[in-house]
Amino acid sequence: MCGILGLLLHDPSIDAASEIAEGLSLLQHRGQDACGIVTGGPKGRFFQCKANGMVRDVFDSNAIARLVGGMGIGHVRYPTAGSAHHAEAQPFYVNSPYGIVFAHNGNLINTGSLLHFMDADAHRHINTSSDSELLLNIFANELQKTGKFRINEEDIFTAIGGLMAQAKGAYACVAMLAGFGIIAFRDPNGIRPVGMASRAAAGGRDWMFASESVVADASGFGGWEDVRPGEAVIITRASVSRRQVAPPAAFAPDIFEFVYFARPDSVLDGISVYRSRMAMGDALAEEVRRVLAEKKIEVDVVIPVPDTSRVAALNLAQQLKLPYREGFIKNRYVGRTFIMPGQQMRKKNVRKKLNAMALEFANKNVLLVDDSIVRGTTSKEIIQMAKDVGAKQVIVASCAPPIRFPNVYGIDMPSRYELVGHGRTVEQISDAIGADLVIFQTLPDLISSVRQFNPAIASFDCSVFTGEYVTGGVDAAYLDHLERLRADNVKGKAIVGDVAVLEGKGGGGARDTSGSEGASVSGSGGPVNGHDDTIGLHNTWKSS
Ligand SMILES: O=P(O)(O)OC[C@H]1O[C@H](OP(=O)(O)OP(=O)(O)O)[C@H](O)[C@@H]1O
Ligand SMILES: NC(=O)CC[C@H](N)C(=O)O
Ligand SMILES: [Mg+2]
Repeated sequence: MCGILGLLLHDPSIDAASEIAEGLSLLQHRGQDACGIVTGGPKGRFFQCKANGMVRDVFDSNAIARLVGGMGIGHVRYPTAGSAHHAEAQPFYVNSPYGIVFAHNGNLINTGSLLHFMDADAHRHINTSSDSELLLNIFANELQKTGKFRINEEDIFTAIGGLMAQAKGAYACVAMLAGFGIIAFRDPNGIRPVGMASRAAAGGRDWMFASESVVADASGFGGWEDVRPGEAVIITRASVSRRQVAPPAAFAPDIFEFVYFARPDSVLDGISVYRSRMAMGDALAEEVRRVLAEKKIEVDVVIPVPDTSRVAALNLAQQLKLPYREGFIKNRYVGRTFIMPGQQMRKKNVRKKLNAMALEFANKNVLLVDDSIVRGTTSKEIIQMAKDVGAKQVIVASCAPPIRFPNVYGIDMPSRYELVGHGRTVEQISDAIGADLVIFQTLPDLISSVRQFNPAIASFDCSVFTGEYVTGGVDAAYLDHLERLRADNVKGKAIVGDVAVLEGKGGGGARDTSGSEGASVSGSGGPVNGHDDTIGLHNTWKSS
């Protein structure tokens, strides 16, 4: 669930990089593995810095000072395709046609046929196993078709329409064309979020695209509007143009953005994430009341599992007229565990991140509230921690229903066998995580908790609960492939250049899949983290 950002300042002499870095730090919760910024400066030149790591580590003042130009795009990455290799950090760049820089949130589901097309028909080289690099090349190929010396907005809309006719899956994207402007577009089902906002500047307006509205709020941008599903928006210093470029399709934003991913202070598709989480707590309280009465269990205290469940847990406690206590204290320097790569790291970090205070647990029946139980990593650890400090009974309530199916749209849960809810009844899930009882929100209650704030949205992507995938094209064979490619036990073994063929047969031509690290670097300075991974940009590598 990466974060994307685009910024165009009206005055090209003001550098955009520091604001982009600040904005990316507000999107850090969407991706902790890698981050990058590319700015567009004088003479249409691009300046780039990207590396594995958190925003605050990659973008020190030296790195920012070398990112020249009044427009740019940025990305924070949580890998859901390819590997976590630094060569797949975004934004990506292609020099032809026109010079394009590109950042993507989401995941494609037809990479196999797209790779084959790239190879056999478009003759474009894809240098990593990232689906985002592939998507950029689809875009470049569509722009190339104009054959023009200079393109205009019409050409760009046509190209994005062409891309949407080919790319299947989830994609919220921002792009920048050299010397031209910034662009955003969103897949026809609007699965991943992206919106736009502006603010007054001397002689005109500054414009921003971002995954979440919190970035606009914090940077003094107003008038937040979502990019509509199947829509493309082009912003230059002279104009803002919007166009529906794909035929209408079912709007289905991912409900998991509201459950877990987005910040509570963001508003996505007209819905306050905060309000939706409060409503989840209210609705879950009713289910908890019913089940506790049926089982004749009395609860002494409600304890949230920090951070995301706090909002819902407070409402739940209020509804049930039970005390709400912060029994787990979070180490604020440890990031989100769910989006960390690898089960070992996730497991270790739950203990590093949360500490149970005995005085809130000893001799009590505690009701732990979490937003979701996915692999069960968090709940298994914290239930044990609660018991270790003397809890009598540990009941867990989840704001989301059991997660039983893989996500294929930009959340890294590719294997059903890693999901504690897959193939298990509620009682079996409870046993697996060591709880005395688990209570799940029902799916209709989850949907209405979110939808009540924007009834115009007819449906949400709920595939992780239902196994129904709104884009089509996801069948048992696809899920088997995905599992073989990306399950925890195989991930990380992929080499750069090892293309993620999920269908059909990619490869051939001149492609070298032997693990070449590819790409020579032009530009100044040495590599970040000791690696070179870009072509032809003014790299603003940190000197070490
Ligand atoms: O069942 P699991 O596989 O453990 O996944 C679910 C847990 O992971 C997330 O927390 P995380 O620590 O990532 O982020 P948070 O601090 O925002 O709650 C989520 O909020 C749940 O607590
Ligand atoms: N979580 C995401 O949006 C990831 C984007 C892209 N699929 C990648 O792996 O880089
Ligand atoms: Mg959590």
